[in-house]
Amino acid sequence: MGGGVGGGGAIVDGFRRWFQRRSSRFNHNNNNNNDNNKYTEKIQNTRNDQVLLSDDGVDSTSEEVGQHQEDRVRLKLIKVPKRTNHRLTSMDSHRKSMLDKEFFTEYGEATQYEIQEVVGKGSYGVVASAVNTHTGERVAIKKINDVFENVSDATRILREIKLLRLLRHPDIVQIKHIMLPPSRREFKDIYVVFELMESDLHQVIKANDDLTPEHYQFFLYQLLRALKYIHTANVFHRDLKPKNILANADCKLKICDFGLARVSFNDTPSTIFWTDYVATRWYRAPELCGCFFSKYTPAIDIWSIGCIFAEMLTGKPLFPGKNVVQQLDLMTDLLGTPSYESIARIRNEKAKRYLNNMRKKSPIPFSQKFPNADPLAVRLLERLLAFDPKNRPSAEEIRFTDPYFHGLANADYEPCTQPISKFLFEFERRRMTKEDVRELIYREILEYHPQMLQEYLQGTDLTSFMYPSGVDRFKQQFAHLEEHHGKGERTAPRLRQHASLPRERVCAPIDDPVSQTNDFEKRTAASVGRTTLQSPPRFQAINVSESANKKVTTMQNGANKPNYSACSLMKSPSISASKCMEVKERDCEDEAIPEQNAEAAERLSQKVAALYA
Ligand SMILES: Nc1ncnc2c1ncn2[C@@H]1O[C@H](COP(=O)(O)OP(=O)(O)OP(=O)(O)O)[C@@H](O)[C@H]1O
Repeated sequence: MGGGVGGGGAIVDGFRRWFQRRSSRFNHNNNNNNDNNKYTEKIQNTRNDQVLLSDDGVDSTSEEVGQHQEDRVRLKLIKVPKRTNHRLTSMDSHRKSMLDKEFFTEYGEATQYEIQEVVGKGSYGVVASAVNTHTGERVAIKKINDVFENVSDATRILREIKLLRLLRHPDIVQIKHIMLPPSRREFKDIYVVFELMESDLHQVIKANDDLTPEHYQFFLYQLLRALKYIHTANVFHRDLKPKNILANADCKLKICDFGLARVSFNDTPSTIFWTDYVATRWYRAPELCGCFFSKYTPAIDIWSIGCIFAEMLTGKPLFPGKNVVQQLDLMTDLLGTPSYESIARIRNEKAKRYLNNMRKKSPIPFSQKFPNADPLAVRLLERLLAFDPKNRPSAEEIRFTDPYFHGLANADYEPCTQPISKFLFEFERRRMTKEDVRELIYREILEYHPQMLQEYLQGTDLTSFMYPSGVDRFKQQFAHLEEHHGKGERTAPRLRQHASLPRERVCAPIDDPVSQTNDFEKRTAASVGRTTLQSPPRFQAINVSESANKKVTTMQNGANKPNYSACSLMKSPSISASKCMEVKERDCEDEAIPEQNAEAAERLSQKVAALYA
């Protein structure tokens, strides 16, 4: 432990000294705790010998980064809440071993993983822990059901597995393997093998009320290091929130869930399409609360990191808005009304008017809002949460210039990568059929099956042949686990709700970004109706009609400023759809903008318009 590669030892020492210096500045209950058992000296460092690859070269090995990470020494272990799991019983084990015999595969996959227990459920499937019987390594296997039920969902899955293959970094969760489906043309489910993590930051924040400034600092350090890497790959995560950050008791964090991420291409304006943007409201940057700026930038992730950091410091979400208008209100309550220049840059006229006509608010000093936090942390937080995206620092800049990290920054341990090639994501720009996505996902899976990939590339694979695969066995094991897991569980199954757009609305014309973006709202509004025609009736817009009634009532009660009010802001396409979020059965900060709701939003707009006719 300690000594790094090259100058690593010095860095580690510096980091340790820095921590010690900081520790002495704060009065924490744990500071005088001499119980060494409570501290970890044992770092469970996953030392992959793999190189952090960029497209054309090596920036740094994960081993080097890992050594830098070893400086987690003496950080108090954090509590990771126990999950209510269902283990396989001995009966099950017997059935399982029978299954093992029945599912021999030439790739050895059927016996490669022993499934253990369900560790999580998401809208895309169940996650179970398992052991790799060849190596003894514990892994998490995510079963994604009915991948092709909906092309948008399938595209999201394709995007995520592709990005996670390309983004290799110790602070980003790693896909280790994807099971080979039995049939190239007919498969429905996929099984993705991840490195196993113990919990997520949301749980960690809830379960630990004694986190120290060193924890906060180390958490933020890892998040910014990951973000620097992600952004240099030209990727925007777009949905950073505590639940999308996996955590271990030894304070290791890893960013996951890249389903909403986008690769930004130089020749393509990264225009915000409100119906496309479904990130969690509480962590959503102000420019995304009303399509304020015509393009999104990496600064949207910086804002989310700011919200997450504030939540770490206080244990509570910073801006828990119930809708986008309240979200903006909460932001401006803290930050004050934005400057004239910032408002002038807003493209959405209604949003602009809303902010211009908002009661003038003075900013609340961050030191007052976060009285117990390290002043340097508070100052950095203020930078992260700049209302205007152009005033937010980049991840890289923060690491190098912010005094909160003084003495820590070292490029050798904070690898960058090359921008991801746009050709790998050209599917984002075209309309795809189910079969297209299936083929692309299959191709992606073959990356984990080199021999099959070779045959595929040479055109010698037998597409009609049912490959022997471990998937059937997994299917039965997962079904069993899910059945039992469901019984003791509090949460209802989650619905998928990250519907993306049909291609024509995602892809902005290339030639003239500015004039095209001006057109975009018109096109978007027009396309809402079209989209909803194809939408399944899964999301009932009950609360949408409620909000419609509320809006009508407000207007009838004399809030008669159609252009200026929150009500009118909600009427704008960019806002009203975002309002339609309380129809789902998930935690309240999660917001989706299912296309079905857009139909209700459109109806609502028409109703309100009719009132003024
Ligand atoms: N690698 C992992 N190790 C341990 N637990 C994990 C891992 N990946 C995911 N989980 C757990 O499983 C749960 C569901 O996973 P995940 O969020 O990836 O699913 P999802 O279907 O994409 O969810 P969402 O509905 O948020 O999109 C998570 O809350 C997390 O706690």
